[in-house]
Amino acid sequence: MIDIRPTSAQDHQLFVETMHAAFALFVDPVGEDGTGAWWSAFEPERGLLARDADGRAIGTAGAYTLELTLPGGRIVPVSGVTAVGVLPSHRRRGVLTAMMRRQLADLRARGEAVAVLLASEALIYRRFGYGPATYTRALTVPRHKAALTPPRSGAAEPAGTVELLHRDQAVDLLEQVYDRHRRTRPGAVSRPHRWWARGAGQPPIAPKPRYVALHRDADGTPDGYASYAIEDKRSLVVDETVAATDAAYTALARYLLGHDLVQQVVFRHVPPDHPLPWQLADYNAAEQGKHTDWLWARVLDVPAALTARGWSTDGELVLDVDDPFLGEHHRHLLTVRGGEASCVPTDRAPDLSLDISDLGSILLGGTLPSTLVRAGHLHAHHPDAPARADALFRSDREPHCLHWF
Ligand SMILES: CC(=O)SCCNC(=O)CCNC(=O)[C@H](O)C(C)(C)COP(=O)(O)OP(=O)(O)OC[C@H]1O[C@@H](n2cnc3c(N)ncnc32)[C@H](O)[C@@H]1OP(=O)(O)O
Repeated sequence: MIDIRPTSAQDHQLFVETMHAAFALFVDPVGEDGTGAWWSAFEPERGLLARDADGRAIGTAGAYTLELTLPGGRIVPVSGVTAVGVLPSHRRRGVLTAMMRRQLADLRARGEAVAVLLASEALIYRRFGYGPATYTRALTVPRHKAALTPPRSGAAEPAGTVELLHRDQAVDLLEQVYDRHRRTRPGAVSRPHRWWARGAGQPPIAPKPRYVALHRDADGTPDGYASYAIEDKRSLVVDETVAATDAAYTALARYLLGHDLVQQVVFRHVPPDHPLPWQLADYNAAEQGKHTDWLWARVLDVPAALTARGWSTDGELVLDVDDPFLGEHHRHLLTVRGGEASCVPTDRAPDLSLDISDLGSILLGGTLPSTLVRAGHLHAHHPDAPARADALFRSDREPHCLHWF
């Protein structure tokens, strides 16, 4: 018999310890309030604790209150599911399934259209309706191949400056620049002030020693940063490069690639569509690290999710969406006119049949419907449906999420 109950602030310690035990980790020796620990932005009132028949805590699931940027720069509230774990002694007995059922009901009750998470393993969450929606990769550039080529368009490079700071001097500026960036990039999530104030997550939010290259535009306004440190005496490792404009990104890349006394520069978390490989004189100079899934999306309310995002092409599509975990089936007519969508129930013949997890994968534009048709996951009811769906769902910018949670 499994009992799932919501947590409150009093359960915080138990929640943190149970979750660490599920991951076979030990709780960091940090201050009493946890400031500076990766988990210190947990929202204790939003957790779930699973208990066995003896009342012993055996599983956890948490949620952060975040915002997600959709294609078209539309911003919606989402829950960032986190800290999911079941004690090794109690696995494969349905504890996670029971927590997911309860959590999805809670998230729907909040009126949110979408939930997101980062999956520790890609085999876990599809059964609960989540699909991979953004992807990321690392680029490693050996210093001896780091020359950048001048823009062939002949465009003058915008004036700007790069200032060197320590992470601790720059936290307020990092927060501002990140917030400006995440509002324009589909797939990006907010980093609420609580994260920066508590030093939660990974660097540069976590207070680890880091240098920060801060970019200012020609007017002196901060519009980009790169947080970095040298590892193994030979690699300059960049935690993240955040830039509101391509010009700021290019200036920061030039600064980092020009660093003396390192053999290579490792850019973590580069969006799949980033032009850096094209900016290097040698197109093959950047070694691509593992291309991996990052943000997973779970559509909780099909019409609300589809009408929330922006669209760049007019069109119509009838979607037959199956949601086996919640035992639901929806057929909706999606109509896009002038960038706005309506989505209403219909009994018209479907263009595409798909699982709710695949709707999560195509929602942000990071995966095209035709790819999932070719993979055998979406069923196209007539030959022109995949191309029409691609034209509609394609995003103005490739979705990308830098945030780890
Ligand atoms: C957002 C995040 O926090 S991601 C972090 C996820 N947590 C971890 O990776 C920590 C270590 N792992 C664990 O704590 C557990 O193994 C969990 C949470 C992944 C799974 O918990 P369980 O209680 O064992 O899951 P549950 O019994 O409900 O399994 C449901 C189904 O998922 C399958 N499943 C569960 N975990 C996995 C996995 N890691 N790989 C493949 N299949 C899995 C089960 O086999 C089961 O399948 P079935 O319905 O066909 O029998």
